[in-house]
Amino acid sequence: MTATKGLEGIVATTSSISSIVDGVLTYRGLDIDDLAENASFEEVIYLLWFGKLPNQAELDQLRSDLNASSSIPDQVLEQIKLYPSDTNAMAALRTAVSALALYDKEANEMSRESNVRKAIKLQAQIPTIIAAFARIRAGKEPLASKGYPSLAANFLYMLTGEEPDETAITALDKALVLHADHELNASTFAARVTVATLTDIYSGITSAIGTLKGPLHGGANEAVMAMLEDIGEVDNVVPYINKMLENKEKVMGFGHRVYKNGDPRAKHLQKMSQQLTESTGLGKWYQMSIQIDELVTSLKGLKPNVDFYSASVYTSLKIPRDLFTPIFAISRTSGWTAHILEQYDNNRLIRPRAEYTGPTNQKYIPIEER
Ligand SMILES: CC(=O)SCCNC(=O)CCNC(=O)[C@H](O)C(C)(C)COP(=O)(O)OP(=O)(O)OC[C@H]1O[C@@H](n2cnc3c(N)ncnc32)[C@H](O)[C@@H]1OP(=O)(O)O
Ligand SMILES: O=C([O-])CC(=O)C(=O)O
Repeated sequence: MTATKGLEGIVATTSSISSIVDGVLTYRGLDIDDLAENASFEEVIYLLWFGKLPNQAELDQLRSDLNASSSIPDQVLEQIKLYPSDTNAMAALRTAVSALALYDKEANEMSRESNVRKAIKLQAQIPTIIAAFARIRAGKEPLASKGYPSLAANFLYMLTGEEPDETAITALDKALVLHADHELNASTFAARVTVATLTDIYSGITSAIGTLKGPLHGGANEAVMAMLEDIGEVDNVVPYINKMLENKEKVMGFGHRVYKNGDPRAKHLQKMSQQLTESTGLGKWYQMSIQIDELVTSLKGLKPNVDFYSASVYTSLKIPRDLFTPIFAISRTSGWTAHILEQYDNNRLIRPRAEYTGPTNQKYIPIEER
């Protein structure tokens, strides 16, 4: 038995949800470029869950179901009020999502219909939790959804209390489309491993959120913005990045386990970053990002991933830095739940082996002789 570090190149399941072949990402066979230009996030949710694009009636029904499911139990809201004021936003989300299960009478029911209902609830409630957490820690009252047709619009309203403008809604919606699913990434794998024991969907999503939080995965978008803020000015980019590379530090938002010639989503986020930063007077972040991109690509041959330009996109939308990864979670919930449903449909316990590298032939030594 020989282990492959990080399971690189190991095919661990079959799946008909998304695929990455020769650098092309598709959801259910539709190219991400096509979806980014044309689809709403709700159409993508439907596509991931049910395997086809919705017709108008199906889309309207999903939008209405999401709106009807967006409120969270009072008990969960009260718990969020008790979180320490410096709670990490992903830790808050992980905890609140776990708590949702306590107040859902069908949390442990395993029929497909019940799991689809819970997928809708989770997709609708996660934005509400994030917005409520952000408002509560700022000393403001949490807000209920306004019932806009778009989840992006409802989230922006619940976060700010203001009617969101079309540019912000369109940008967030596209970011949600781009982040929705990505084959067997770490958090999706964690979700599948969890539910393959036939535990409940809330446990699967709680595992996934805890996994997305790390800086090598979803947490990288916040780390990118922290780096841009630390660099501060365009003139500081070259010495700062050179020093990082000399010190063998990882430049956040670059590199990918699967894409070696570039992430197909990055160009969409780059374009959005250019437009949004310019129109909001934050062009500096884009100019710095472009320089970092050119430098890291030329010096290391590493290309930006989905997290790199999303940092300046969310900053232009006036979203606080520590909500970037929770927003990624809003989007990836659609993929996680699709994978969980697929896992339940064709389940087998996921239990690989480990190559043992520890000592052998040891004998027990009584404690007084150690
Ligand atoms: C949504 C997402 O999860 S996308 C990924 C988000 N994460 C990041 O942006 C964090 C920065 N990137 C990374 O840490 C990595 O590229 C990962 C985690 C994405 C992929 O990791 P792996 O496939 O395991 O690649 P690994 O870390 O082994 O890197 C291979 C080589 O490239 C280097 N490398 C990879 N990424 C970077 C980076 N961002 N900056 C500098 N060097 C890097 C590694 O140091 C390593 O060099 P070595 O062979 O000299 O030791
Ligand atoms: O696929 C991965 O390894 C990381 C990920 O989630 C993504 O790129 O969206």
